Amino acid sequence: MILKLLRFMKIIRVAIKYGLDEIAISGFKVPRTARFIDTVIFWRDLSSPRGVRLRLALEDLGPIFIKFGQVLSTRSDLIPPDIAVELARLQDRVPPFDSDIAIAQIHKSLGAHPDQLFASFERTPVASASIAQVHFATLKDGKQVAVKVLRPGMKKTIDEDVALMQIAADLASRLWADSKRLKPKEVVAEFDKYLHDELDLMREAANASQLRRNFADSNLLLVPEMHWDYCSSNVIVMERMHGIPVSQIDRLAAAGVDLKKLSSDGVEIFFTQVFRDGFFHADMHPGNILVSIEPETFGRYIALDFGIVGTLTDYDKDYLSQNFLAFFRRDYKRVAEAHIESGWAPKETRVDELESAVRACCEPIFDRPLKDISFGQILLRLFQTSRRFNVEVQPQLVLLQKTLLNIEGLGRQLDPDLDLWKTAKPYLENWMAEQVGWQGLYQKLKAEAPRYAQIFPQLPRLLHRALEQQGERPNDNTELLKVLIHEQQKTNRFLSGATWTITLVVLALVSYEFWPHLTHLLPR
Ligand SMILES: Nc1ncnc2c1ncn2[C@@H]1O[C@H](COP(=O)(O)OP(=O)(O)OP(=O)(O)O)[C@@H](O)[C@H]1O
Repeated sequence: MILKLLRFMKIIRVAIKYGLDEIAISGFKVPRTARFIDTVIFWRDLSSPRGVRLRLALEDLGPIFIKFGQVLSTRSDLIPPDIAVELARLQDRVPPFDSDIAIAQIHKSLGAHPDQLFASFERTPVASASIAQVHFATLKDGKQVAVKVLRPGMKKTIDEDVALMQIAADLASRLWADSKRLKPKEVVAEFDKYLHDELDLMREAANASQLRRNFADSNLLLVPEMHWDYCSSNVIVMERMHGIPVSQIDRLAAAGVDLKKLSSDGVEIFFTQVFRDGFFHADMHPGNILVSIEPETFGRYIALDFGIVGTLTDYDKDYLSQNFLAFFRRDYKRVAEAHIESGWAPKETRVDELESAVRACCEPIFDRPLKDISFGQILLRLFQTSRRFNVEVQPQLVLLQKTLLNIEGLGRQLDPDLDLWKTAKPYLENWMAEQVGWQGLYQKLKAEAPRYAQIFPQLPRLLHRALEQQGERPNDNTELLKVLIHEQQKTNRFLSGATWTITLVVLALVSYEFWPHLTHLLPR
């Protein structure tokens, strides 16, 4: 209890030191004089921009708060851009934990000491972050592996820090005028879930495995193979990958990698994940991407760190493709209609109002050449506009928008002339073609065929049952049901006639064929 109190006091002290109250004061329901008193009581230097102060405060509060800032930085639909940019700079590189602790964690989780499990194990970690750290090792069969080990005691630390965040969020939602829009309690609850998901490394391993399967036949992306026999919630062991970090452009160029191709490959991989699989790696910062220079996989991307993935339903894909295509045709009416048709915007929304809001935010983007247009920016603007019309933006789409910005940033670093639209358009059009017209109908029928095959034989029984129930509950459809019964009886008569005919023909054929063999069995 005393420890909790001390921690809470520290949060208050840090908040005052960096003037976090000052950041929020514009939204608080407090008198203006409070600002004056605040300045008199706490002497402090508040000359740095608010985003910088918030970032420094989170760094001061430790790894869980740093992670919170990182996650918050992705909610560009919620927080102002200046703060989002600063929070995105948060680094959760922390001092590694003692190797003996990592070894004990591996021993406890996998049931044996690393000396018994591996042919060799590097005690010094290759990387260390707030939740986990990575060691290299070699399996007894000679395979090189990376061992990701969860920091011990994380659950307790997370629970305690999140409990304090919940108190702060509760206070904010009572006092802060802007809390209705920013929903601090919901944001903390979402973060809590996110952290607990990250605590289970098995989830990460499963994500990697799914992505690897999705790209098994592709020559664009490599994903490390998981060694399931050595995986648990606290430790995962995977194939060690070799490559050049994608941010080291000079090294890539010196190795002879085609940067233009690499750039468009990145976009192709992303759109394949989104529109073909509906499953995408959503933590695409340059630290998690390498490029292979091994002769047999030269120039392929290597993805690492699968803690955050996004999944999209057909509905989401439809939303994305409709909006992008309509946007590039400058058909803002269609954008507005798509929002209302899909139920995103309330039904009573006026199409013309939404249309003109979308036009106002998107039209300036067309001032630039097509190759300079950012898909991520378009989505962000759409989300911001939609919010004014009471549209709740789905978290998976926010995740997608943030990943899209990462991919674009990366792509343009590799090739400043990257034309995103040219690379992405075929994917969007393909998806649309698959959804509508004969191709769409065929695809849907094909997907549903196994279900129909199951349902068809049951039709007479289902119909019979429905009729019985109708008999109990008379309604307006009785006439229609009579017709259906009549049709069904006709079908039954036809089927039974056909069955008898076929049976007789088969019997006749059999008798004809076997008659000579049967005659000697007859009594003479
Ligand atoms: N399979 C692998 N092969 C080679 N190196 C790896 C592998 N997995 C991880 N690493 C190295 O360890 C680093 C950290 O890995 P990873 O990103 O998975 O950990 P993390 O704790 O989630 O870090 P962060 O959250 O900061 O991204 C990578 O940047 C890479 O250098």
